[in-house]
Amino acid sequence: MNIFVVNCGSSSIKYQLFKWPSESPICSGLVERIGLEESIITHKVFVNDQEQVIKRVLELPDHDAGMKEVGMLLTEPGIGVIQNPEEIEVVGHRIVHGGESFVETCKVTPDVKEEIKRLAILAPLHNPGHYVGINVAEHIFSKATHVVVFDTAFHSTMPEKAFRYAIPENFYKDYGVRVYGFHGTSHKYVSEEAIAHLNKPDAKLITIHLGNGCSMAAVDGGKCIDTSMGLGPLDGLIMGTRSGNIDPSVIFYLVNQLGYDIAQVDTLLNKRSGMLGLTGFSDMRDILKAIDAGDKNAKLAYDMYAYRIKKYIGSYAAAMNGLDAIIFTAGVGENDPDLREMVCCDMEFLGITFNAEENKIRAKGLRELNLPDSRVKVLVVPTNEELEIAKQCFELIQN
Ligand SMILES: Nc1ncnc2c1ncn2[C@@H]1O[C@H](COP(=O)(O)OP(=O)(O)O)[C@@H](O)[C@H]1O
Ligand SMILES: CC(=O)OP(=O)(O)O
Ligand SMILES: [Mg+2]
Repeated sequence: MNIFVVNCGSSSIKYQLFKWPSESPICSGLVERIGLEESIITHKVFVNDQEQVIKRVLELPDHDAGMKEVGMLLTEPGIGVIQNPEEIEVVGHRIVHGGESFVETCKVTPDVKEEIKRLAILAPLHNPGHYVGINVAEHIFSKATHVVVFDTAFHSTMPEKAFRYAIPENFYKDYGVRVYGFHGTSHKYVSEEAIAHLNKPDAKLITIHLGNGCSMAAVDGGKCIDTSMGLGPLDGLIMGTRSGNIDPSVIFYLVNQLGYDIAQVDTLLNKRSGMLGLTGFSDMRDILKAIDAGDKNAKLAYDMYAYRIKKYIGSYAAAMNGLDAIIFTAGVGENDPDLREMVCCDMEFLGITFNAEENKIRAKGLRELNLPDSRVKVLVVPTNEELEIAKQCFELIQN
């Protein structure tokens, strides 16, 4: 069975094609800068542990054009991995916000699509792209079963004391205002990998997903009990362009004293804050270069980014009454040793003794970065949201 997984972001499309049940990846790719002057497609084809990389710069005004290009790459003579789009039996879509109505992986229906579209008010950087992506993919892969997998699903086990806000109950009961949490597919995948590695099903884990969006989860015995993002993917950690947690008084001040309207506040906190707002760069690689060049703002921002993570580690260890491992994952978590060191240093009181030497070595796959006598393990676990989505699609189709 061919399972095609799609993750449509605001200006990008990530995709991966798997052969199932062998779980082998056939090709993957990234379409970037959709709607900008020069869009870039990086397409990788995997054959016997080798990868062939095809990179193209072209004009892609929207997701429609981007997805059509991907469809053509899959079948292009010479590099194509299938003869025609009808060979794709299942398409799995990553959906950031499923609200209260959709927590479980399910097949796409008109109602599901409408709810995803409506929830764009809560996930403005993500859900609009998902909605367009599903429609375009349904057109191209018209014979396939389309399935949606929600970022929010893994967090649905949180107890009410963790997911409620301290505002009058009717906002929750009537309008669904509560903590949902995101990146659930990643937190689920890496926590399961860690549990298998530790051989400890009841492990108390803290998973730290640091990509463009960043979030943490407290996972006790395989179940999420708390997470750092909230009603939308804006709360919690400092991110590429998002502020993370901020006193709501700041919003009143912006509106009442500085004359901002709510749309401007939204843009400020979602698109112009976080590392971008502090340094001028949203990409951690640019920030590291700026620090090397002596940029004090970049150094401060980096300190703030790490400090926020440390605070959540403390609070989640307290919430679980213990800690067996912390897990770094996603672009920054997997690739930035300096950041990991800043987070893990001076944490001996909590049982973390960090192996700074091992941390500096570049390596692939799951690894341990703690010293042998450390009570708490420090793990890097590469995430694979696409594989997890494909797995869930297969399970749904089987049943
Ligand atoms: N070698 C590296 N060192 C530091 N940061 C890195 C490195 N490689 C990637 N990153 C960072 O990872 C982030 C993107 O992570 P990723 O998980 O791909 O995000 P997303 O899936 O949200 O687009 C970017 O901030 C990027 O700078
Ligand atoms: C939910 C979220 O922030 O996702 P991403 O990291 O892909 O932007
Ligand atoms: Mg990601």
